Amino acid sequence: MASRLGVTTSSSSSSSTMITNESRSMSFSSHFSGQCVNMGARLQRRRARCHVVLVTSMAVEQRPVIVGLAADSGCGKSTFMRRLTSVFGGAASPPKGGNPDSNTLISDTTTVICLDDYHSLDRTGRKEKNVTALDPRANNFDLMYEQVKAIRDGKAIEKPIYNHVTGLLDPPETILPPKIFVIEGLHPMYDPRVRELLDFSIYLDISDEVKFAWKIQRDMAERGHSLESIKASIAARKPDFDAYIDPQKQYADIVIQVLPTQLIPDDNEGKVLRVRMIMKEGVPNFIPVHLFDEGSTISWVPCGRKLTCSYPGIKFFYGPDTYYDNEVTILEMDGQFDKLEELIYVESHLSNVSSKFYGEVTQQMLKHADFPGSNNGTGFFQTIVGLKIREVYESIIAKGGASLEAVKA
Ligand SMILES: Nc1ncnc2c1ncn2[C@@H]1O[C@H](COP(=O)(O)OP(=O)(O)OP(=O)(O)O)[C@@H](O)[C@H]1O
Ligand SMILES: O=C(CO)[C@H](O)[C@H](O)COP(=O)(O)O
Repeated sequence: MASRLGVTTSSSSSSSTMITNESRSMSFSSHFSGQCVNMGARLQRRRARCHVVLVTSMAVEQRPVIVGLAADSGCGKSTFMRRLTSVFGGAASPPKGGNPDSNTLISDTTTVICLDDYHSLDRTGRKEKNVTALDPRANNFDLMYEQVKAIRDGKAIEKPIYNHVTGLLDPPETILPPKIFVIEGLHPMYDPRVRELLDFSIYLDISDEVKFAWKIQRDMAERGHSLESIKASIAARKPDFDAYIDPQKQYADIVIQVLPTQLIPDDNEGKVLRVRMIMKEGVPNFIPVHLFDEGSTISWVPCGRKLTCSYPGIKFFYGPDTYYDNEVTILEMDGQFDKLEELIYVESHLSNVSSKFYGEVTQQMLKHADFPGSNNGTGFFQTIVGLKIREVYESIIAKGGASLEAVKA
């Protein structure tokens, strides 16, 4: 079957959905030679489909740049992704005309896939085997690796869909290689083979107290869950979270850590947050942000004439540290902004935020003032990380490191 972009999908995937990026870094000619990947998992036997589409005769200029975003469920991945795609100018939307329950988000530059789509056990299967979705046994890492590699090599894939509405595995959707391919979910850095494919990686590290507050807010207010069921679900996931998800933060190039404030003694409301951006040193194409003076250790209370702060105020910290034996730079913000437009005052004291013009971080924050976390360090640092990803992408392209010729060599 031939698509409008001239990419042909394998014959057995008749129910798959073609997904396109409006502007892509590669142009494809009209020929196809099909290739089935050995999925080697129960899912493959059950569904008996080919899951990689080989695109031949490509006039390829560059391979996609691959970004991994890891976090537990309900920890702000979607919000972060919306901030990231906005940095590139376009809105992200689910595949047009595809499965309405697809987890994929496509914009001009980025395609974001959710790694829940690589669950090998559906909801019933997990219940029968008494495993959580965080357990590697409930996920198909062979397929994840083969498909992320295929995208990195400039090939389209037939990716499964995990349907969160029904709890079932739906027929696959076709994903074409974009400029930037983001894999977000529970395990982007779990499998060493997948980890090796990442050009840049981020871990959202939300402390238990804050995670609990966010989950209550969302699952009670928006999804009608009871307090008891939320507590039970967090407790049931905790051992697997500690075993399989949390350790991935040691591999991340940036960790955004979200903790309760230290500005209010014994705070138990969880509304004011202390957010730390932990940036690894020596990562290719990435220079950490610094405050005032690179390499110094600085504690800064910016409240006063140029920044309005109500109780409990705002405090920044900046300095070098070690994290899992790696040298890192930490930028920390505790507290929240009263007037978002005054953020320009803080931005003007930061260097290496990877903005293209003066005030770009503040502009992005104002644009999405209604997103969760826009008045504190979560939104502020997520926005900066979005600009960093753009810079990583642009510098890989500028150096020619993403040409498919370089990949082959
Ligand atoms: N920075 C933030 N500040 C306050 N609340 C937040 C923040 N980020 C997320 N939340 C809360 O957490 C909820 C989940 O956020 P989001 O949908 O972005 O997470 P997710 O990781 O994509 O979740 P899931 O994987 O379950 O879809 C939001 O509805 C909001 O209530
Ligand atoms: O940890 C999760 C990541 O989003 C989900 O709980 C997992 O994907 C299972 O989804 P569901 O609860 O809808 O069956």
